[in-house]
Amino acid sequence: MPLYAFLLIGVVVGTYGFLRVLIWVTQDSNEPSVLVEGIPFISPLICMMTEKQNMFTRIWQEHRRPVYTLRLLGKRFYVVNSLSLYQIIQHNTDIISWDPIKAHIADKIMGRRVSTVGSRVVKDFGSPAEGGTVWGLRKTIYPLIFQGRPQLDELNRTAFHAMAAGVEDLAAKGRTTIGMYAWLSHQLFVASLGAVYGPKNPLLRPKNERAWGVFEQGIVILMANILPQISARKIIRTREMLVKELEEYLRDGGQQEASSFAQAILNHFSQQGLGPSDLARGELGNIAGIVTSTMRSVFWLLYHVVSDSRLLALCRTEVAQLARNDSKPEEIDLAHISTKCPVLLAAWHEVQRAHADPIFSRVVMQDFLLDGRYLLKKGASVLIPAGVIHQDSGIWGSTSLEFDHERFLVDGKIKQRSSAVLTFGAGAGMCPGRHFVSVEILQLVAMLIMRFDIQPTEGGKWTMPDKHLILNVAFPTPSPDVEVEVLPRADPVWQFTFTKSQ
Ligand code: HEM
Repeated sequence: MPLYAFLLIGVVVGTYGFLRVLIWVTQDSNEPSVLVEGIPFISPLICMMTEKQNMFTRIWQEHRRPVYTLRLLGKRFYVVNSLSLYQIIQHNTDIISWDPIKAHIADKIMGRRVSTVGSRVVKDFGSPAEGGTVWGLRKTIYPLIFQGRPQLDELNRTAFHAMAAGVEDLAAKGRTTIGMYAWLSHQLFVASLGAVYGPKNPLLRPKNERAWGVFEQGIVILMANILPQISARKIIRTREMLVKELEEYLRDGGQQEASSFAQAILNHFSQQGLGPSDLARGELGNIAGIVTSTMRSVFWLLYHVVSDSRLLALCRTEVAQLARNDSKPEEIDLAHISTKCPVLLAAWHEVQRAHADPIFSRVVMQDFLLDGRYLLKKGASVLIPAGVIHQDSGIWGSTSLEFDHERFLVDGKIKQRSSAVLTFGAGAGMCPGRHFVSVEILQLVAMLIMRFDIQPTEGGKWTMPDKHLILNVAFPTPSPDVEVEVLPRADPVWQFTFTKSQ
């Protein structure tokens, strides 16, 4: 072997050894043990970007560690795989905090052209401290859309009307073929944003819906913040166009026709001195929270219901029982969909367990001994990949990798919600939109299964598509889309309404 080859091998081995030693001397023995794969400091980043959420489930399957450290250049991540450790974290939100992450997301998604007041609000955004921005939202505004509140029905009713119109348009075509994900995601996009922001919401225009798709794909690039002026030029241009459209909507008073939930949020921020430009930037972040996971989640529920003839029959029977007991026996009242259809609801819970994979991200604000055992150092980040907990056979048994809606049923009734389903988070920061989105998705699936027979065009056989994962989105995108034939059912031709849930 020539000398230069020996030298090269020496340099490579020496560098590798040096990096391993560097990790060893800079890691406290009480911290969670370091997981080294490939090139120290470099490989974890490459794996995160390429494998996304799968990286964490793969490592869990190979190593089964409740918590470990990943070392990146200038950064350490503690990855928490255990439900009990996650629950301790949820009880110590002042120390292991979501705040800096939220502020970072708000800052990077909104862009820097916010006013001084806007910058202050962004900085304060994550802080749940009494009297702060988030405190006010959590105390008085988010509860507006909790179960039993009229504002929740208001949102769900508006969404219902938009989706029912979409279903009727589809039925009017007779036997037809659609891309299931493309059709569903458009319905949820229009219904959710129409319900929250009202009919004048500029994102309802087809041109802006397309622009949203470009912006949404780029959110993760904006968050990475590596030379954004080069890496995210098109995304930034698109964002500025959308901000302008939202600003116009606000200046023209479009929000006066928005839901009372959206009006309460906008008033809350206006009272803190934010003008239309800052508000428009803020709403871009909110819109991401409202639609990104929602648009994807409905696909997986419909897929499982229509691809399993037994489950489909059970769901149809219980949805038919929502039919009105009066002069309109063929009209189904969807206001009770989330309380009176246990099988469909169980399937939705199982979809959350089997498909949702949000990664919770936190920052350690001061040194902390997690569970009295693991030292978490100030400034480090904590990642909790919920997908690992969702697949943990220690929690879900030997069928943890299978789809089985019955795990959420007991004697035909829905079981109490499991604290190990983390699709919507947990504790004080748990998603306030979970009731809205659940009813929305159940309604759309109920309307579709009652109005149509749905079959795959591809050889008539259902094949689960691959999952395209996006780091900042809880549900994967099906890839490729599943093409289906939809055939309107007759006898009866079911109609739908949405009265009052309580
Ligand atoms: C399937 C759809 C959705 C999923 C999976 C989802 C998931 C989540 C999760 C996991 C969190 C907590 C994140 C963390 O702890 O790090 C969260 C927070 C939040 N979500 Fe959702 N969400 C969805 C839809 C919505 C909708 C439709 C709305 C509004 C109508 C909404 C509004 C919010 C808000 C405002 C927060 C912050 C709560 C706080 O800081 O107290 N989400 N969401």
